[in-house]
Amino acid sequence: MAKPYLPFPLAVRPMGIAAKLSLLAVSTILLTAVAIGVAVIRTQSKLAFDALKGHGEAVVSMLAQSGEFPLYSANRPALTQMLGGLADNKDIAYAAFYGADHTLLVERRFRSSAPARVKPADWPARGVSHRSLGGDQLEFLAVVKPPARVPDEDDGEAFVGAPDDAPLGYVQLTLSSARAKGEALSFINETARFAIVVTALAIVLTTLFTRRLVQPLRDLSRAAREVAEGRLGQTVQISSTDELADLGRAFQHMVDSLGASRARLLEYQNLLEDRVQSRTRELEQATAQALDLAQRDTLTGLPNRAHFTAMLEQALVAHASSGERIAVLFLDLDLFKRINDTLGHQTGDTLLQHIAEALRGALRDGDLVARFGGDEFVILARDVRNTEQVSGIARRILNAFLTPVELAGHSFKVGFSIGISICPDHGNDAANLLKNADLAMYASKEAGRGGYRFYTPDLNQRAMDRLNIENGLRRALDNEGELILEYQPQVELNGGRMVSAEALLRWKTPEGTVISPGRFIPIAEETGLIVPIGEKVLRNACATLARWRAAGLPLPRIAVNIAAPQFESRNFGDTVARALADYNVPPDRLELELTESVIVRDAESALREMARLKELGVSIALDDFGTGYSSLSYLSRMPIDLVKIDRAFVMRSTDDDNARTIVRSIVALSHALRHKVVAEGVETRAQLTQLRRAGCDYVQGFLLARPMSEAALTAWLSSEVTPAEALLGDKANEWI
Ligand SMILES: Nc1nc2c(ncn2[C@@H]2O[C@H](COP(=O)(O)O[C@H]3[C@@H](O)[C@H](n4cnc5c(=O)[nH]c(N)nc54)O[C@@H]3COP(=O)(O)O)[C@@H](O)[C@H]2O)c(=O)[nH]1
Repeated sequence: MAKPYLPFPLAVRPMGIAAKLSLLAVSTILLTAVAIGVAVIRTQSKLAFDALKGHGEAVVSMLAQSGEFPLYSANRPALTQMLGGLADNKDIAYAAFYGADHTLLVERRFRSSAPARVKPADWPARGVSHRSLGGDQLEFLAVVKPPARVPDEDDGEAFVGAPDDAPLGYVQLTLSSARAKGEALSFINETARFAIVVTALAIVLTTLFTRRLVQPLRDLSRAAREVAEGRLGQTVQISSTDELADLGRAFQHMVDSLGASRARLLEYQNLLEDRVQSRTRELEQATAQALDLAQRDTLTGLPNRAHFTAMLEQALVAHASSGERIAVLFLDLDLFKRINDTLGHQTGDTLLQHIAEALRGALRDGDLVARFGGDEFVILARDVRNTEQVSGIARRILNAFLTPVELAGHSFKVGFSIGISICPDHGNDAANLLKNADLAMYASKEAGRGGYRFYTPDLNQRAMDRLNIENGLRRALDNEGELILEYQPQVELNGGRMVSAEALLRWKTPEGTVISPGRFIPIAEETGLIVPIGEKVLRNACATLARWRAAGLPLPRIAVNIAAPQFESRNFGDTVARALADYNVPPDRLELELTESVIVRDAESALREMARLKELGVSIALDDFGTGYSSLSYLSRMPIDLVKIDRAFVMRSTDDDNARTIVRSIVALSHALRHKVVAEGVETRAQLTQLRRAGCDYVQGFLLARPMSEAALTAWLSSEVTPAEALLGDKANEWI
């Protein structure tokens, strides 16, 4: 990230360009002024000195020349007069004439200062010499030579011959430089004053100029600071026409570009932010949806197992501190599998949605219902006081489904088996409470559907028993003599002739316990063990039939129950064909009893499989007819030979008009479709009468014969008149 622009604090602010330029200019001006001043002073001093020197030399030369005759003639008054003539000269401080032997002849003092003593060596041999005496005085010494012509006393001019070089005398002249210095000083002063004025003016002008020069830079600097602080709406006005104006324009262009870039950047940023926000929203929604999906059952919208378990665990944590009791109700829909199988999954799904809605409506605020999958629903009831209250909840749920549900043209009586566990009585953790409620539900189902039951510790034993049955069945499969068949005759209603024997499986454990198929067949179906067990039954039944055939016993057919998982198992047709072939049983002697659920679960493939079985030549009976929900259109398409009326209708046919009507309708419908009809579970003569009136073809039931061993049936078949013939033969017709 860029550092914010921070101008120098005032205290440490360095010198600005204007100050620097001003300082430079002022220094230059001052230096120049000083240099010029020094030069002027030196020049002026020199000029003054030179002038004084020239003046002194001129005066001393003039004295030397003028003094030739007076010295020659030793005319002191003349010399004195000559010196007196110097009085007007302000620079002369002292003047004197000396004789050739350096003796002072005449002197004149013009100032108070004492003249300097001249040593003989100081005198020049010829001409003029000068020297500075210190202070303000300059001394000139000149030799006075003898004149080349001297005046004649008569005509005033006489020649005395060529003068020799011996001096006539000497002149000493002392000049004071005070006046010259004063004048020079006064000149310097004036010059200095002028220079100061000019310098000051120069400084002022320079400063003003510098300021004016630097102003655009200041403007630029201020604008740059504003830009650095993010204010890009700057307009830089540079009034000059030089490079700074170019710089200003370039800067303005840069600021404009920067502004445009920033505007674009802001636009992108806003766009990006919008996108990020919308993506974030989408992500949040997707996450919430995913979370919701992860917690919900998609079909009903109810919480799923994971969510329910989490909520139960939360409630259990709360229970630990509050002590409130919590109930778990495990609901299993009675006969849902049959509805699903016979009417298809779509109808089953619609029913489950309907149930979910109804369950929601039946619950108290704060209670929770979840679907664990299939037809299992679980309820969490918080803050329950006692078992009576929980019973009330269970009853309310059962009552909510008293009215049949109308679906796909069918009316369903929905019933639940409910198992209940309560915290802390039946467990303190979610896993145990759910397991115990499940066990209670199974117990409730076993006790008769449509009720509820609380968990009791003995249910664990039951669960163990179920497990034992499963393990025992696995063992029994390999153990000869444990799984055995009994046979129950099916006879003609008219005459009692035996037409078939239904093979019914019995399990006798090595300990001698006989376990009913009603108990172990459902467990075998749930665990898939029914497939190998069913094959064993099929093969044993074929073996028995083969033996009876070999014995020449008059048995047209043998009937074998086929469970849904068996019918749907791979290569079921091959299994049947192999059994027939292995025991040399003609196919038309084998009857397979299939329930409606087997046939209508996946109607088309079931019809194909049935067609394949029919091709083998076996007979097919539709077992428990009337209890499922198979459609009549399928009934007409099914390649069946026989319809078995369920025991429940037969039982009620004597005292229930509806049941009687159903029985008659089934018989009429089956005959119309050219199917024979067998009624199962016939226990009374009255039922026989009703079945005869309905036109039923065959009957099966305890009244005629109970399921019996192979040996017993062999004996039964061998008898001259079977009990059934005795009951239904011509002689018996009178009482029927
Ligand atoms: N898949 C297979 N299912 C089988 C096999 N063996 C039997 N089962 C099925 O088990 C259920 C119970 O059978 P079971 O206890 O043998 O009962 C059968 C008869 O004993 C009973 N029955 C016959 N007549 C009467 C009667 O007059 N009253 C009365 N209360 N019960 C009677 O009915 C059962 C036969 O029913 P169904 O099969 O519908 O004809 C039962 O569902 C058997 O199907 C097997 O090997 N495989």
